[in-house]
Amino acid sequence: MEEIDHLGHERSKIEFDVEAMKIVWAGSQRALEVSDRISRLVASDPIFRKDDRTILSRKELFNTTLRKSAHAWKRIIELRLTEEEASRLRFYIDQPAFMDLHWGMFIPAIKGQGTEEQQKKWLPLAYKMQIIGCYAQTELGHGSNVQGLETTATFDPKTDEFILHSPTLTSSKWWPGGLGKASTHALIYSRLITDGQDHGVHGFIVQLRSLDDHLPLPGITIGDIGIKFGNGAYNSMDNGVLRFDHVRIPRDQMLMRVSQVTREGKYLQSDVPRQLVYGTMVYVRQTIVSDASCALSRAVCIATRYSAVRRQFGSQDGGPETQVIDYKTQQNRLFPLLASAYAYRFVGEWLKWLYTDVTQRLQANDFSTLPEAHACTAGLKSLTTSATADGIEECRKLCGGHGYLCSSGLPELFAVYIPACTYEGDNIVLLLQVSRFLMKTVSQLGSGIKPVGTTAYMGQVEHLMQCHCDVQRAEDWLKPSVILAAFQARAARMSVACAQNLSKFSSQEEGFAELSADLVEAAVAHCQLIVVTKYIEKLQQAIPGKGVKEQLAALCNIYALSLIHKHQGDFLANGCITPKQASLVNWQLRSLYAQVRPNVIGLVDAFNYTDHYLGSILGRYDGNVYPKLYEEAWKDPLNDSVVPDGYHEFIRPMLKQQLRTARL
Ligand SMILES: CC/C=C\C/C=C\C/C=C\C/C=C\C/C=C\CCCC(=O)SCCNC(=O)CCNC(=O)[C@H](O)C(C)(C)COP(=O)(O)OP(=O)(O)OC[C@H]1O[C@@H](n2cnc3c(N)ncnc32)[C@H](O)[C@@H]1OP(=O)(O)O
Ligand SMILES: Cc1cc2nc3c(=O)[nH]c(=O)nc-3n(C[C@H](O)[C@H](O)[C@H](O)COP(=O)(O)OP(=O)(O)OC[C@H]3O[C@@H](n4cnc5c(N)ncnc54)[C@H](O)[C@@H]3O)c2cc1C
Repeated sequence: MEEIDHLGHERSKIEFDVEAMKIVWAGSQRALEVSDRISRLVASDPIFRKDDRTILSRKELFNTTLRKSAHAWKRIIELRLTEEEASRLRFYIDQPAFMDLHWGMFIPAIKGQGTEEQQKKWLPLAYKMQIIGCYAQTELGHGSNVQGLETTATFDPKTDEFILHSPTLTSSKWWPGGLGKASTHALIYSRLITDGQDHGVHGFIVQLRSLDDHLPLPGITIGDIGIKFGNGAYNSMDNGVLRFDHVRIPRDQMLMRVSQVTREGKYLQSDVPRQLVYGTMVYVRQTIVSDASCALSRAVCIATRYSAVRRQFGSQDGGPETQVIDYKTQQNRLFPLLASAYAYRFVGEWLKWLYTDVTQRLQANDFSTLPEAHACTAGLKSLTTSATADGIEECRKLCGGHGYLCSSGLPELFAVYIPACTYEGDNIVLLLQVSRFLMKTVSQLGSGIKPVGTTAYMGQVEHLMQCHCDVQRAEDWLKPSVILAAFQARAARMSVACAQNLSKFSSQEEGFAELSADLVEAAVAHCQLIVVTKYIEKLQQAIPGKGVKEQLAALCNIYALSLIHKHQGDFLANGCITPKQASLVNWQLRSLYAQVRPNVIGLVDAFNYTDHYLGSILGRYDGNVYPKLYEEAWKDPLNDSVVPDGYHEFIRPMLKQQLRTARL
């Protein structure tokens, strides 16, 4: 029987080349081919099914994680998948697992902080999965404050070993993914002590479990920290707890690229900046920005397709009711999220370039761009994950009641995504890092040090402090130069205001503490400027395909103008725009919504997500929502029996008792 495309009418209205847009979203024709092939491979393999995840017990869920990871590894070997293909495989399997930390943090940390010799020894074992590693930094007592970690690694010159020890309860390692049950090894961040002196936090490779029977090695206490938020969701991950009781490891298991301990126990610091110990976090924060565009686009795809299927009110003469996507309020909530998904995609691409560039420079001992890379990765990780977490929840609400069903895919997506606002750096703590960087930049203005990179706009601070926005008609808001000028003026004015207020305090530290809320807002303004700038730069490139660039330009304008609307307090209070210009933003936004409305199904189809990956009845490609929701309900284990278990024990006696009371 031929399948009916319930969204066919929508698809017939699309005014641009969806296939060409798929290439833009994927990054290249080749990336699209890889993504498409691997997503179908995963969707067609029953071992990778995920429709039962929310009803499995924790043990069953973890067992599926192990099965899926082992099967994925088998497929990687059998099909000789490249690193890129293997990473796509992990992405489409879509189940948080110890493998993420092994490939995503353990290996990068050894690459970034190990000497050549250490890399030669450990990387082949890790690449072949002969050892499984995790990244164990956070402790029960300290996560954000890395310098406050308490685990100690004391050098014993007699045996040429470090002694790893957990001196307090709060020094227990707590949270590392993969640590609880799967890892054989860990990168342990602990205080280095030589000759009674504390040299601060350093990384050590430590074997935790036997490679023969997986039992913890002597002196090691290890387990899972317990169930986390939401059904299924992040509970497939074995976040762990670990304590050391005087565990000895050879000296050459301290990662020694940044600093070394000699055979005699002498501590040597190389020319490499200490902050490189934090390098793995910079790498992962960069990947998290691209991940944000994936998570947000997934929620938006579900909410957009469903909003086109769902009808409510507005029927005239017995005709069909209004598609909820045609309500302006629905568009005003949904389309900026669609635009944000594209914006984060492009800023993620740029951040990847920035990270590659800084890595190449570091290899040549050029550390000049490290502060900017840290500020950009920290700030953009914070901005995009916060907006994505809020955006997923907004998409759930956009789907009305059915969005609350697990079969909509949205509750699980929300539950699995929200810790991104916390892990790899709490979002507020990271924004405070950005504001430190901004305050330093402002303090150097006029000193002859020219701001570069993402702070180059500060070089025109005098102009930005007094310029006026050049908008008279709503269409003027479509000019990239006008948008950029408004965002630059807002960011510069907020940073300068903070710097001026900071100077009123007797110490920088006191000022930072008192003004931290304002500093965070200034950091957000700077990060939003980066996203807008990188999107506008993307549009300056050649983008083939009928109508593709026009749609991307409309989304760019929606992204920027919806931010001006949302943060109009900032723009107005700082005198960057007038109240009249703020109201023209709304006029222009409404016109942009009308422009993209016929194309929104095409814009979400361009993500090229399979129904398996979306995991949502509401977001099905064919829009066949109601029969499938109805069918799905009957699969719930509660419907296995018509009369529920427990009827005779609880319901019946209650009913009978009421009967007796009523008769009395
Ligand atoms: C088949 C499978 C295939 C593939 C898998 C592939 C990929 C998967 C990818 C990834 C996996 C993704 C997700 C997994 C999910 C979860 C993982 C979660 C892991 C974690 O959470 S790990 C723990 C993370 N912890 C944190 O982020 C802690 C946050 N805190 C900090 O970073 C710091 O302590 C701090 C920055 C807040 C403060 O540090 P400090 O007190 O030492 O520093 P100061 O504020 O005094 O600053 C001093 C100086 O240093 C600069 N600085 C700080 N940090 C950095 C940095 N990272 N890089 C460079 N410079 C840095 C700072 O700016 C100051 O400079 P200044 O010039 O002196 O001002
Ligand atoms: C799902 C998940 C997976 C994780 N995986 C790993 C892992 O693999 N390896 C690992 O090592 N760790 C991991 N972590 C730990 C994670 O990195 C930390 O939880 C995170 O860095 C936040 O630190 P914290 O818990 O100490 O938060 P806290 O710092 O205690 O934050 C609590 C509150 O205090 C605020 N706050 C803290 N400091 C300041 C400040 N200076 N100014 C203003 N406000 C402040 C925060 O904004 C927050 O609101 C994981 C965590 C989660 C949730």
